[in-house]
Amino acid sequence: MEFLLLLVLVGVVFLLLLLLAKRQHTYWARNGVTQLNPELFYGDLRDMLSGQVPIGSAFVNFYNTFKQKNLRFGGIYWAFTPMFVPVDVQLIKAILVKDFAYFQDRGTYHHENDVLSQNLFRIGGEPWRTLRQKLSPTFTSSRMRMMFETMQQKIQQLEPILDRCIQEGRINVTDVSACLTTDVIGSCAFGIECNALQDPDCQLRQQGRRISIPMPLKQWVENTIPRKLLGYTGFKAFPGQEGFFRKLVLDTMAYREKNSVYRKDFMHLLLQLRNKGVLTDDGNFSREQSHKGILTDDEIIAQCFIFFTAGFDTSSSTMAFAMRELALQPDLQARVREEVLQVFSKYGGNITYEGTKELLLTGRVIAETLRKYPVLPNIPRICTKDYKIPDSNVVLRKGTQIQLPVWGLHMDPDYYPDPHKFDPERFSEAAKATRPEFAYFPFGEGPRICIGARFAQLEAKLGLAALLRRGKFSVLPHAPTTLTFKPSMVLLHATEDIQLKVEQA
Ligand code: HEM
Repeated sequence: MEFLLLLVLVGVVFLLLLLLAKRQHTYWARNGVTQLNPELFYGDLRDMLSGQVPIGSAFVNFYNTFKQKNLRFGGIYWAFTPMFVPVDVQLIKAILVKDFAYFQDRGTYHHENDVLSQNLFRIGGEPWRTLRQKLSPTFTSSRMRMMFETMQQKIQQLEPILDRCIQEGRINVTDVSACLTTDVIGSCAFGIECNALQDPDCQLRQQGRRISIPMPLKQWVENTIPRKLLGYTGFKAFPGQEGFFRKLVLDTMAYREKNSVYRKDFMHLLLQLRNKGVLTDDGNFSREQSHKGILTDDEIIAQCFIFFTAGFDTSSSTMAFAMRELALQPDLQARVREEVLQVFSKYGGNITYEGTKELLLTGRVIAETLRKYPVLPNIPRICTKDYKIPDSNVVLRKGTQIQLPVWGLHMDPDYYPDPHKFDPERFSEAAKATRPEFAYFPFGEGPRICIGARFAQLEAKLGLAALLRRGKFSVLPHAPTTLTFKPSMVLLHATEDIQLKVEQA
C-alpha cells in the first residue's frame, strides 16, 4: 500500500514537472514573440546539445528561419532557458549601442570565489565599467605601436619554421598559427618566451589546448543554475587553470620588480596600473606614494588569463581560415603577396608599424575571413532592466538572455550576395557604403566591443605577411573541399587541422 502511495506521489511530481516544463516552453508565445517547436529537455537545441552541430550553425538556422518569416526577432529555448534572437539590424544597433544601458552584461558566469572568472569578458555592471575604464588605455593605438616591436620579434621567429615546412612541402597552418599566437600573446601579456613555435608542447601551448576543449555540459550548467548558488558550490569557470596562471603572473611581476626589468608589453602596463595607478610611456613602474594603485594582483591574474584565452585561439583560427581561402584562390594570393613584398621593400625589408597600414588588401582579406568565419559566431547579452522593443508591444524582462547571431547576418545574401564566395572586395570603401551598419560585427560593437580588436588585426596582418612573403600555398590533393566545424564549441574551430602544400614563393 505504502509503495503504491509512493509510486502515485512520484507520478504526480513527475507530471507536475512535465507540465511546468511544457509551460516554460510557451514563454515566448505568451509574451508575443514568435517561437519554433521546442522539444522537452533540449528546447530548440537538440542538435547542438547532443554534440552534432556547432552553436554558431544552430543560430545561423534560427536567424534564417526568423528572417524568412519576415520577423524582426524571434525566441528560442536553450533547454528550458528562453533566449531572444534579434534579426533586424536596427534592433541589433539598439541592443549594442543606443540602448546599451539595458544590455551591458553578457550574463556569463562569474563569482568572487573564482578568480579567473572575474575577467573583463565575464563580469558585468559597475565592476565591468570601472575595470574597462582602467584597462582601455592599455589598448590604444599608441600602446599598440609600443608593443609592435615585441610582437614583431615573435613573428620573425616564424621564418625558420616556414623554411622547414617549405622543405617538407606541407604546413599545418592551424598548428603553426596557434603556436605563433601563443608566442605573441605569451610575450605581450606575460612577458615570457614560451617558444611554442620551436617547442609545440611548451606549457603555455598545453594550457591553451586545455582551454579549447569543448564543454557542452559545463555550459549547460552555467546557463541553467543561478550564478550565486553555483559560486558557493566551488564551481570553476576554468577548472584546473588558476594555479598555473597565478604562479606565472605573480612570478613574472616579482622578477620584474626585483630586477627592474622593462619590456614593452601589457604586463608592464598592468604593473604601472598596480603600482602607480597611471600609465606613463616609460620604463617606470615603481610604487609611488603620491599615486594609489588601481589594480590588485587577482585582477591582473584574471585579465592576463582572458587576454591569453581570448587572444590566442581567435587570432590563430582567423589566420588559418585566411590561409586556406588564399590557397584556394592563387590569383588573389599572388596579389596579396605582391602588396606584402612592396611594403617590405619600401621599409627596407622590415615592416614598420606605419607600413602595416599600407597592407590594404591584406586587411580586406582579414575582414572577409572574419565575415565568413566569425570566430565568436554569436555574441551573448543579458537584459539588465525591462526593455520595450521599439515599434512593438513586446517587453523583454530583466534577466532575459539574448544571442546576437553574428554569423547569420554575415551569411545573409541580402547583405552579402553569394555569401559562400570569399571576396575581399566586399570590404572596399565603396562596397561597405552599400551595406547597413551592423550587418558586420565580428568584434562586437558599442562600449563592450572587443578590447583586443586592434591587437588582433595587427597580429593577423603581420602573421599573414610573414607567411606570404616567403611561401606559396596551395591545397593538398584529396584535401576536403568544404570546412566543417567542431560541435559544442563556443568559438568556431575547424574539425580537422588545416594543412596546405607550401613551396618557396
Ligand atoms: C580575431 C581575433 C578576435 C576576435 C574575432 C574577437 C572577438 C571578440 C568579440 C566578438 C567579443 C565580444 C564583443 C561584444 O560583446 O560586443 C570580444 C570581447 C573581448 N575580447 Fe576579443 N576577439 C579577438 C581577439 C582578442 C584579443 C587578441 C584579445 C586580447 C589581447 C581579446 C580580448 C577580449 C576581451 C578582454 C573581451 C571582453 C571585452 C569587454 O567585455 O569589455 N580579443 N572579442
